[in-house]
Amino acid sequence: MAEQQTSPPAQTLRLSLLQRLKCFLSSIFPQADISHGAGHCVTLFSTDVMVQVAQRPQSSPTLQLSVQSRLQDVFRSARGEAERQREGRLCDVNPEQFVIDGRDAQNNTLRPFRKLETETGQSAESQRPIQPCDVFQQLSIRTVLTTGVAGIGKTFLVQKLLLDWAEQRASQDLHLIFAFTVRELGLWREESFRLAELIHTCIPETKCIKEETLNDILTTSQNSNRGDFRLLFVFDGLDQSHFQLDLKTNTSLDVTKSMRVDVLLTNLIRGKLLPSARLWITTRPAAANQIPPECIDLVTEVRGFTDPQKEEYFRKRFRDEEQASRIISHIKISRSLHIMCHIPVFCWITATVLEEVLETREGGELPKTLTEMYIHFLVVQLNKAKEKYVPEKCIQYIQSLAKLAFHELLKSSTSFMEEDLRLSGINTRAASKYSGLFREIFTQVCGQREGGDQRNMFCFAHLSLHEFLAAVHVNISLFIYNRNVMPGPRLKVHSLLTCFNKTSATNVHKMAVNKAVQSPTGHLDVFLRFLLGLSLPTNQNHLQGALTLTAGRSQNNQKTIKYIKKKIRKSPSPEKSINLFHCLNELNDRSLVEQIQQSLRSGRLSTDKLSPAQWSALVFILLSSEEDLDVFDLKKYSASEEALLKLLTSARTQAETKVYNYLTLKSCEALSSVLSSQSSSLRHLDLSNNDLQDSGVKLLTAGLKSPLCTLETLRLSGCLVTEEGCASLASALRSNPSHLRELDLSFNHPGDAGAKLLSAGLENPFWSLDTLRLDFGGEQRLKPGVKKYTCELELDTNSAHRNLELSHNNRKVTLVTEDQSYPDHPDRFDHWPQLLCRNQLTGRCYWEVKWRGRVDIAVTYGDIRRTGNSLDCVFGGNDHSWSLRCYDFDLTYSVWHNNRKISTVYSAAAASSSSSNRVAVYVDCPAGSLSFYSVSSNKLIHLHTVNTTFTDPLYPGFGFGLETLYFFEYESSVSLCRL
Ligand SMILES: Nc1ncnc2c1ncn2[C@@H]1O[C@H](COP(=O)(O)OP(=O)(O)OP(=O)(O)O)[C@@H](O)[C@H]1O
Repeated sequence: MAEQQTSPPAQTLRLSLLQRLKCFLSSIFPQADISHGAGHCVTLFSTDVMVQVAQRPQSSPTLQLSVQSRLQDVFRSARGEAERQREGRLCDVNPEQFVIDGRDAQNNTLRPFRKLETETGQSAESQRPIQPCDVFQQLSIRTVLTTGVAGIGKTFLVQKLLLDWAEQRASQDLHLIFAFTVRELGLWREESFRLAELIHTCIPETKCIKEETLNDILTTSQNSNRGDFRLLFVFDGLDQSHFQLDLKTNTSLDVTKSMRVDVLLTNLIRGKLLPSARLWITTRPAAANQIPPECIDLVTEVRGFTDPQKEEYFRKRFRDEEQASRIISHIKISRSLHIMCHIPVFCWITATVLEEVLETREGGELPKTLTEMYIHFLVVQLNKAKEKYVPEKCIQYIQSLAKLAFHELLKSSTSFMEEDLRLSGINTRAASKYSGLFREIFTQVCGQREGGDQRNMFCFAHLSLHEFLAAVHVNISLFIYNRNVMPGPRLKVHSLLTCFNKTSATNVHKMAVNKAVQSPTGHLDVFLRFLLGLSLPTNQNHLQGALTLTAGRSQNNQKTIKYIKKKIRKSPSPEKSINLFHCLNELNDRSLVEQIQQSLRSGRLSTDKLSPAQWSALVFILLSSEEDLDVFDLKKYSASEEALLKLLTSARTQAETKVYNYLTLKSCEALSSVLSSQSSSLRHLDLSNNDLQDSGVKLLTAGLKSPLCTLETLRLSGCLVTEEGCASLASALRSNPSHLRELDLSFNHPGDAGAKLLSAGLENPFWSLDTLRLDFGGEQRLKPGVKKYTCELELDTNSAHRNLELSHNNRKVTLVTEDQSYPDHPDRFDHWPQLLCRNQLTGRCYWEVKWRGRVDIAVTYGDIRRTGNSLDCVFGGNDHSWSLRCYDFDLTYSVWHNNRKISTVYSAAAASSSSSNRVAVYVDCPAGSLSFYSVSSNKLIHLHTVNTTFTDPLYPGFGFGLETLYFFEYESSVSLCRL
């Protein structure tokens, strides 16, 4: 066990406290040996406290063992040993959580990470994986908030830490851990407790420590800011709290004084009580905002299973290898199912369902969505029960449970008393005969206060089952009994109309959507997803079949979908929008992907403000939707590298993935790990136009050479690749030759040697490579950004209007009043002062010009009309040409095509340097994109991009006669820049 690093005063204080406690302990247990070496005082001290307090008459080693085993029981039972046994401890998969990037999971405000930064001497790395036992290693971290979606494994993680601590595998620097389930605290919500008493009541196994001793420890801890007692309080499932956490109240700071449970909780969170104790709070993301950011030092996120962990889960769950393989391959067939299994509770439900379904039926569609899977789960439980008990009674019980679930959920209550059960028509004694049916769905929690009666509390085996059954109740009431049980707002006169139509499914859905959106804790979010999922006809049929109900009305969800989209547009928070996206997915809405894109692009979901959890939620929805994403164009979703990275790390798609202009080495590393991930189904990757350089390519090739990488197309056009990059690509292909078929290295500088190396691969019968592009290569391609596409323009004197004077070795053209003595030529513009360049543009081209006055900087098809004064001749005046009109008088740039202004940009650059403005043009002919930039201090400022299809060869051109027919700005000029 590690010796603690503390300052000398802290050590002195600790020793004095130790002496005090030793005296105290000696007075109670005179026969116990409590001497120990100062160097290990903390660890020994913690054990001693437990040992000495726990056993009076026995010898030390036996006592120690007995206390440890007692503690182990505590922590095993905390999660419910029954459930563990049922699942088999073996299916536990070692979970991970991630430090997230300092943003409040709910509000996107910055979390105070300063403490962590100063202590480690470096900034807090976002996205860093962290083991539960390492979370509290930083002395300055008091409160950790762990978020994660429903069923992702937060409780499991808490239990893992507790068990590891109890079994002395980890976190031994924590002297005592008090783990509360917020739901169970609800048993005592109306009552007042002393903290020690609450600990004894909720964690009965701690009763081996006398209340006075506990009080002494708590008082010492309260009065010492040094943390000599390392206490950890865990509050698991804050989202299930019924407490009003009024975080502004300032009440008594006497830790031994009796207080209401919510006041205790509030003061612990605020640090008014036990400021040196550590706190670990877990919650679903929507309820994270119950705690103000200043009360939290670190936010972590549980992300669920990785692909190999999903497999590990099923292999551990089914000891029969053949059965496990069969189930895994079934899951892999359905993309959405496979993706959803990153949520452990879904693995659990899926395992239960598939175990049964695959035995009893042949082929057929497997459940894919969340709702489908839960319906199957219910059906499996019901079918099992119907074999043992009276079927009608089983159905009746399920319906009663569903009613109970709904009414309790509305009250935000996830646990209930016997009385609540009775009100829903469940007699616990009679129901106990049906224990087989209830065991998988329902559990009982008991609590007893010293001197009081035992209290029984009930809850569903998992909150998601509670939410599902609540939705089942609304659904049955609506479709079978034609009753709307959703409480609506108080009726106003204008709502009377709605009242007539109260039981329309759309109305019920709208009321549920409103209630869910309004809930500050998001307690109806998952319920809403189930409710909407249940309204699909296939799900309705399935449910009705299971509950042997007569068929209800079938219904069209279009109005509900429209309503949800409206809500998304008005949604106050990303979390709410994300849940509404989930809802659209449950409703199989085809426009889901577009909705997400729109919200991201419109800034309603601001890409730079989304937390990693929100990013993964979005990617999860995108990928698990049944929508086929042929091209997963990351640019459509985000505009920052960080956002991109978050998407990349989640990208698990068969679709072509395009990434433009943003990749850095960090992203290459992430991408490389995606390529070599076991489950990566990425087949086509387009990284063109990213300045990867050889170093980036090398990072990528680490993934490419992995035998797990099955990439078929890799586009690295214009990525600054030289011979060195080619060599590492060739070496990766030698290691993994059988997948990549197309490699695009155009616009790079492979040199002869690089080209030779890769071309040899084309001939190699063991390589699958059949297309290799090395065209447009050369040393000039090693310039960063678009400058690598620089082309030398040459003005075409034959096309120049007679009022255009060419100078500076034909690199400058100026509009002059005197006619120039140019010979007649059919290519010459005879009315408009314009001219073309000789260069026919191919591939990607870039140039820069300086201009002054009033000019058109254009590209045009070569067949633009040269004679007459019609718009057919004017750059931007027809559908053959596109023009950036620049005018330094009113400081604007505007883009014209087909005589329409398609964009206007006011340019500060134009304002600042009227004598020499600089503009850049970039054309990617095959991709159909034309971009204009203004250039200031060598930086490109994007003005506008046209996306189109170029049907004919393009030529650059310049013009000097703009909108007004008879007004020319003489002395306007354009000069070609040398780059
Ligand atoms: N690491 C794991 N290994 C095996 N099973 C797991 C693991 N994590 C979670 N599970 C399974 O998933 C179920 C749900 O996990 P848990 O209760 O921890 O989720 P949660 O995040 O606390 O959910 P909620 O927010 O809904 O309370 C567990 O009952 C267990 O069956």
